[in-house]
Amino acid sequence: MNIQDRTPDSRLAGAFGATLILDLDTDEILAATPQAHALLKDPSLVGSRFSNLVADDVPHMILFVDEVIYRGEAWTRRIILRTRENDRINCEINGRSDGKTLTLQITDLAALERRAEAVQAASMYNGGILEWQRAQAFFSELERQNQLILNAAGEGIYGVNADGKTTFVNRAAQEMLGWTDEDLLGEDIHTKIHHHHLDGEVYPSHECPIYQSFRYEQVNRIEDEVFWRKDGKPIRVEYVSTPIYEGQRLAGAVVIFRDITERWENERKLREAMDQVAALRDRLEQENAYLQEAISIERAHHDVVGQSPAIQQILQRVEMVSRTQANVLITGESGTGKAMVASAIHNDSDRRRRPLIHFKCGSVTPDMFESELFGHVRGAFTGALRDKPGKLELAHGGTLFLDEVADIPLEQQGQLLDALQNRRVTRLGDDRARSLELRVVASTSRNLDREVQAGRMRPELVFFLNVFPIHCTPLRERPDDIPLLAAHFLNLVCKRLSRTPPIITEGTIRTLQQYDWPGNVRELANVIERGAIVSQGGKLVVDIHPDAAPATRKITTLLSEADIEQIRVANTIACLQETNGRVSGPNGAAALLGVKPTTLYSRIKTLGLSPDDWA
Ligand SMILES: Nc1ncnc2c1ncn2[C@@H]1O[C@H](COP(=O)(O)OP(=O)(O)OP(=O)(O)O)[C@@H](O)[C@H]1O
Repeated sequence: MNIQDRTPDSRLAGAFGATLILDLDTDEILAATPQAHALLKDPSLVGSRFSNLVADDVPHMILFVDEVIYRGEAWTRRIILRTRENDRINCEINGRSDGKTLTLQITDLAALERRAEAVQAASMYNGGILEWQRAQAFFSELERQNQLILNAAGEGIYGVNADGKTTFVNRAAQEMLGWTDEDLLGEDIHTKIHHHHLDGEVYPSHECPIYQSFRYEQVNRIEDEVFWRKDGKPIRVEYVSTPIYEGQRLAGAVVIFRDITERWENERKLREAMDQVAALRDRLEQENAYLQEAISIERAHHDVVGQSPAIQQILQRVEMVSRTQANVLITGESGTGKAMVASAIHNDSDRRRRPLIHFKCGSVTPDMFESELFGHVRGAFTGALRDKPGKLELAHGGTLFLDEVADIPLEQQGQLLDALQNRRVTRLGDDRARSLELRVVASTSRNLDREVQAGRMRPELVFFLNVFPIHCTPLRERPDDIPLLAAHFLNLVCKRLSRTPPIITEGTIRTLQQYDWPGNVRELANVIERGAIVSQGGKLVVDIHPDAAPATRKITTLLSEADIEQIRVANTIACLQETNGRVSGPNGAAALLGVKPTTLYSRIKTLGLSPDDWA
């Protein structure tokens, strides 16, 4: 039923909420709004008495009505109404009266409270949204700032998720790599920038430290690797790859890298320069040590002593050849002065300010030969603890004296010739050839033609070396030089021993001249030195046995080279038998023969002798 139908007058027209109009006199409900029906759960309120709706405190109801009549308007919360279903309603009643009727507007306090709660909830909700919006703004600002920071960073920074897919790439990374974020985001970055090592070897992703960062949850710092640019060029990088977590969950890794190509290049140049400095220092040290040794050995024999035509001829030839660049081959028996002639050639040449490197070819075991001659780099073989230049390199700019050149093993003769002809040398274990500029002076006490025929010497090497031959005549063929040489050596030794030189009598000179001198000038020097040490009084006493010397005997039968060689073999064997096979030392065979141990070793080898021969 429509309320308007039952409205007796227009006073309900503006009413809203639960409103009742009562007859003041009869207490009858004249009109009721639908909200009043609903509140009181009674569709037939009109016509009933209002006091029936009052649950308790009717007296207060009467007082309230009186107040309304008196004041025209009043309100109360003390009246509890009752629905038709007997539910109690706490309410606020607002009353107005025109003298005849009473208009009551009833507010359900429980509903009011619910609305208040709803209002509060709504306001809290609205407040929450605002808060959330503020937080969102804050975080997006934070993210924007992070992006700004990431992009402002000088280092390349990128992230990968646990599948190895790129999650972000900062600007520096894009600039260094040439790859844009469009190329990389969501892509497997390893296959784009980290797929190969610099040497071209494939770089499997499972070996990649960045992948290992999130597989094994470890921070990896790599100091030298390459990343590949989009244009296919490598850049050298150092990077740190750090696992990242989302809460407790491993989310991937972030990589911070730096392009070290320029730094690496500078370091490489520095290393190279340092290597060169170290090599030069090595070389200077060695040259210096060598020169010190050479000076102490050779100082006493700086000048060639002798007036014999043989010596004059040697000096002429030295003068002729020294200023040229020609290679020289000096021949002659042991102790005849070959090394001294080599020294004279060098000292007379334009190379005298550079070293004369004396390489005794028979003094090195065959396995060390290459290393001695050509040098080696560290680690070239067991025991090669540091880089070492060979004799060829040391002689660069100077003279290389190959003493007893026929002692060079055949294989190394080829390598040596190769290096000398091409003017380049490569150290053992090295891949860099170094240029050579040197002059070669070689010596031999053997007949090189025979060595070539016997297959022990490469003919090409002999041709290369024998540009200008100089022969040193044995001392027995120039006895005229003996007095001068004897005086020369006596002065030297006495100076060394701080003694007044004893007199050399004519008899002693004759004795010396009658001797054969198989050890040549070296043997003479030794005899004089021994004499100077043992001589008491003012006369030099020499200890040789001219009778036993072949030269003192008149040669009645001419001997062929083969006969002489046979005698030499027999003599060497006899000598070794005498010393029980001992070569070196004061009582060794070399001392007995008046030759250097190295000379005797090489002679034993040349003559093909073995311990069985003197056992
Ligand atoms: N004419 C000379 N004047 C001064 N000293 C000499 C002369 N000849 C040789 N000597 C000296 O004799 C010694 C032996 O000489 P040198 O070492 O040059 O001979 P070598 O022929 O090279 O010997 P080997 O073949 O055994 O090496 C050296 O001390 C050297 O200085």
